[in-house]
Amino acid sequence: MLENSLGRPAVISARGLYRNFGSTAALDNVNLDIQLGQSLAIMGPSGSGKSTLLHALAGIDLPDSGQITLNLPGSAPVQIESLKDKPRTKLRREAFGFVFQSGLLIPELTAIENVAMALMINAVPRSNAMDRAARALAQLGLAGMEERRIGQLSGGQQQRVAIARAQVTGASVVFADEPTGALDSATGAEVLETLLDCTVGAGKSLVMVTHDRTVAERCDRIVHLSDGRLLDGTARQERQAGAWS
Ligand SMILES: Nc1ncnc2c1ncn2[C@@H]1O[C@H](COP(=O)(O)OP(=O)(O)OP(=O)(O)O)[C@@H](O)[C@H]1O
Repeated sequence: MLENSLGRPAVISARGLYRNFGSTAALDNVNLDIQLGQSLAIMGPSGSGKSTLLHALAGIDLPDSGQITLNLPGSAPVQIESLKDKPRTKLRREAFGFVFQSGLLIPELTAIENVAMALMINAVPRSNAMDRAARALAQLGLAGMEERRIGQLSGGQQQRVAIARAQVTGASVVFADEPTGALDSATGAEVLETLLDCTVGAGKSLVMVTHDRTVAERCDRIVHLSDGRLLDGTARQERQAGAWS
């Protein structure tokens, strides 16, 4: 297993992932290490397997074969692919946060209830969950909007609620699928900075699918998928030194 410069194993290590849908190879021998405290962008054309990879890494959908090891600091390594549905769901709720383009917030609930829900499904009592949710919203500039329903918030504000929900549990890894895809470029840039602050800025990891090169280039590392195969990624330091072509 690859280790980072501090000698720690990767927080998520994927080896030999394959996933077929009929005759389509959505993942074709994918190997990938994600370091704690780093951001990774997954790019590639439509249908190249980006969402399939994100879902496999996050334990949402299992690969047909291959191993995904989760190495949280202070915990024994966990083989995500060998977990049954229930412990896999529990692991996802406790260790991971999710920010998708849209659709994951519950429109019938208020902003604060949406965030608190992430804690309550982990058995945190309601009053404690609401306090923590209020603090998370305030940190993201949403103080005063706690009681608004999702439809009463702008697209950027909705994504901030989604970010608050993803990080309020203390998740070590946040997975984001086109988190700025539905936003105008100025709002998208603000949301992206917030997402990076809340994850990498707090020593957590961010794994993000994006079509947008400008968004990807804010990440520490970019990998490209093509027909389910992972092509070499380029680290930000190398790009800044002019190695990116
Ligand atoms: N549940 C499914 N059933 C059948 N085929 C699927 C399923 N999920 C994905 N695929 C196929 O697997 C391939 C990879 O899909 P995936 O959604 O991972 O691509 P993507 O790179 O995320 O695409 P996009 O950028 O358009 O969202 C595609 O050919 C897709 O049609």
